[in-house]
Amino acid sequence: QPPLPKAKEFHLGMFEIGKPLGKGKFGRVYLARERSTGFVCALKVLHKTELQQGKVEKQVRREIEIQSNLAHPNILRLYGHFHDSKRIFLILEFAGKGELYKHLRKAQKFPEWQAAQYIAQMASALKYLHKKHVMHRDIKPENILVGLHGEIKISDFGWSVHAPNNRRNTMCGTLDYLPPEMIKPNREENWYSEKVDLWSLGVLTYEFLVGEAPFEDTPVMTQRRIARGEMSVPSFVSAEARDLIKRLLVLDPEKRIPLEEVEKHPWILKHCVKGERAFQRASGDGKK
Ligand SMILES: Cc1cc(Cn2cc(-c3c(Cl)cnc4nc(-c5cn(C)nc5C)[nH]c34)cn2)no1
Repeated sequence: QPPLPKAKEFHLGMFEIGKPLGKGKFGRVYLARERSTGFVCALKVLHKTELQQGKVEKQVRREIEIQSNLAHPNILRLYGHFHDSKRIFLILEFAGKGELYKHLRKAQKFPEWQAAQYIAQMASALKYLHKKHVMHRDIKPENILVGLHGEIKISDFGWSVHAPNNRRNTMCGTLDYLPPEMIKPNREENWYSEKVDLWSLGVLTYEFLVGEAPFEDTPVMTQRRIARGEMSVPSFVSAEARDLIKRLLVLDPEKRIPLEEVEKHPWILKHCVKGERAFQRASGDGKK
């Protein structure tokens, strides 16, 4: 893959547009190739009128501002952006294996070694984000893509903000991943911090292993179960995985296991081997 030209100004004529890759609420994503270098990317096309009607221009500006300044193997790159009279174009990294949630639905649930590798990659990406005082706030399978080598890439920074933050944006979409402090902010400290992503990481771990979210129910019941931390882990989930889920899904944000501890958790270490010898041992175990 050659590098994208360091153009000051990008424009549509620089790209050959390929097949549609997907569509979101405010636009579509196409496979694209930059003509002079052959650089392959994903071009997200957003329509200005729809953004105005949806009152999400600020979110898109924030998505561009935040994601442009991130460079991590498990975070989808935003290489640049440009606009014409009607549309805004985001030049995004192309994730060769598409949307993680489609893989999850097809597999129903992931084997523990696969889930553990994904959660280790998520912890590494979130550690990088939190060091920059950015919280994603919308971690869920729908916002994760899979690269050519099976590595995951957090995408869609439309809901990310700089921490701490007490803005009460109207949330849309699933409640399943929201932490208690965003459901029912405590009057005194109605601030929430990047620890909201730790809760969502717990929900994601559960959903990878079980195939459904831990608090999935009717909207009213989901909110009540989240606020009380009411959930049970099925017996087929290993004791180590259950331990990590329980240490992330803690009502008090301050008491959630920090990302450094997640990376050293027995369940993660058991499945995420490092180093050549360990790699041979792992591949010798017939793992894909
Ligand atoms: C608007 C809008 C749509 C979406 C959801 N979405 C993301 C993509 C996408 C991106 Cl941003 C980057 N790389 C991708 N690679 C694929 C893909 C690869 N294969 C083999 N199959 C697919 C599909 N999709 C990518 C597409 N839609 N967010 O905002």
